[in-house]
Amino acid sequence: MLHVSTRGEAPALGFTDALLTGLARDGGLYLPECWPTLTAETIRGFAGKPYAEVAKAVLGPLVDGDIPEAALSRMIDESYASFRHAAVCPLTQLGDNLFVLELFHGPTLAFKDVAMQLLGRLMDHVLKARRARATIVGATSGDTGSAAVEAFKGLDQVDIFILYPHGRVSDVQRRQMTTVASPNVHALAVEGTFDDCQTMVKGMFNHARFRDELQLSGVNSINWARVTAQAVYYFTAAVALGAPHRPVSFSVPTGNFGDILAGWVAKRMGLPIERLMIGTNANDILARTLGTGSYEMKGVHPTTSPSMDIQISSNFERLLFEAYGRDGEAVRRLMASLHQSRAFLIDAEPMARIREEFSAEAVNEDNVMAEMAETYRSTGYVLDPHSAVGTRAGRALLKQNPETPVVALSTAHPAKFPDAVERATGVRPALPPHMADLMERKESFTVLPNDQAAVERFIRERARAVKGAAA
Ligand SMILES: Cc1ncc(COP(=O)(O)O)c(C=O)c1O
Ligand SMILES: N[C@@H](CCOP(=O)(O)O)C(=O)O
Repeated sequence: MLHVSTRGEAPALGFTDALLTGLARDGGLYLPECWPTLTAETIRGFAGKPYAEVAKAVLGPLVDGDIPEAALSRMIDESYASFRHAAVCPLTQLGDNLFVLELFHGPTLAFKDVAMQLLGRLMDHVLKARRARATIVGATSGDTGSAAVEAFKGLDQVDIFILYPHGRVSDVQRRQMTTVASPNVHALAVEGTFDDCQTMVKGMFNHARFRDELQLSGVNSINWARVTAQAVYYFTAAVALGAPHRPVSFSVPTGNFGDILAGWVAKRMGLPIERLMIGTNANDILARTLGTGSYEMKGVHPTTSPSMDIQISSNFERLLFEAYGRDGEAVRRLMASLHQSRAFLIDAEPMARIREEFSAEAVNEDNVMAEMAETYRSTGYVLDPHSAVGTRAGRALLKQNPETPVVALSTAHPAKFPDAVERATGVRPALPPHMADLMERKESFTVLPNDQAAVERFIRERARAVKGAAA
């Protein structure tokens, strides 16, 4: 199966080429040219199956033979063997028809591990098969970077450069990126916001000479493979609650729109999802967009859920592409407007299509704190601030329709954000044993200005994958 760019001008690619390419050469994001679907019977058969088996069934049609089945199956098994919970992504009940899907049992305590553990193996496999190297560049507001460093450290075929906003990630998040003593890992503290980091990463992909010379590859959710791996847990959670017989809704703490887009992909593949609730923190651009139809950037507010302190939600472009009937020219027009005037207006029909499937709720800082405190008081359950956005928005969805179960995605372990959690609940969550000495480990990082040329210079000096080098 081929994958097409949301901007309609880049060549269509198979799964493994899209995996290594990351951002399309026209600046767009890849999507499959058509949606493979799973029958109701197949989905029903997921009940009681191990997570890895469901992953194989969901990812098989998306990879579509581009990686041999036996190799894909082995990589999936290895990826989820590293999780600290036998169910990989267990479901917990929090209240009447309100469930929490715990996605933080991987090595770095955030949902990013679910996809990144597999992505690291897929890239290593494909690069070795091609006797190639890659330079991975990624932007992070804290969690993607930690998960990517963990998944790619020590790999011969890749150097990885992670750009994070200096002083705007939690201490635990920063240390997870800066204390990994591996020569192929480079943590870059950029003097700017996450959006600046992400814009710079996209700028590097759009700088053709640099991209080709360094054999750039990406690990953000602009990489289609990342999103596919995240679709799996929507199936396991929904089936545990009675799908496909019974529809389920999901509430997703949202920043870059990758995680919720994975739910929308699961729906395209046949999973009966009633509504997808976009939960935002005070950086409420998506909630405003759902309300007004106008996507308008404002300044970024630092919050207790820093991983969602985002204004440019990259994956929204994939949804726009679909809502505009896969019209690449329309997407190019919207993105040009965003570039020029930091805003675009969505036409009435595509906006109506988006509203048919998505709701949105902005949760301000007071309500994030109240959600953590009330949940702890009434159930003893400790939420991190990102997950609290999800459960709070999920409660709003339940008010509209109490009949349909709502699964709120819990995207990070509370120990990643101990200060905020302690302020809200009085409990200071401890890091799990494998990370107990994290705060004592030696850090190594480089502070760089918010300037693409300076960052490119740094990467060029240190990367080993300069074109022409032996594989
Ligand atoms: C803990 C946590 N929750 C939620 C999000 C938002 O997810 P997404 O960017 O896929 O919308 C992120 C960042 O990706 C995160 O790290
Ligand atoms: N919140 C993210 C931001 C990057 O998102 P991604 O899913 O596109 O990699 C982070 O934690 O880095």
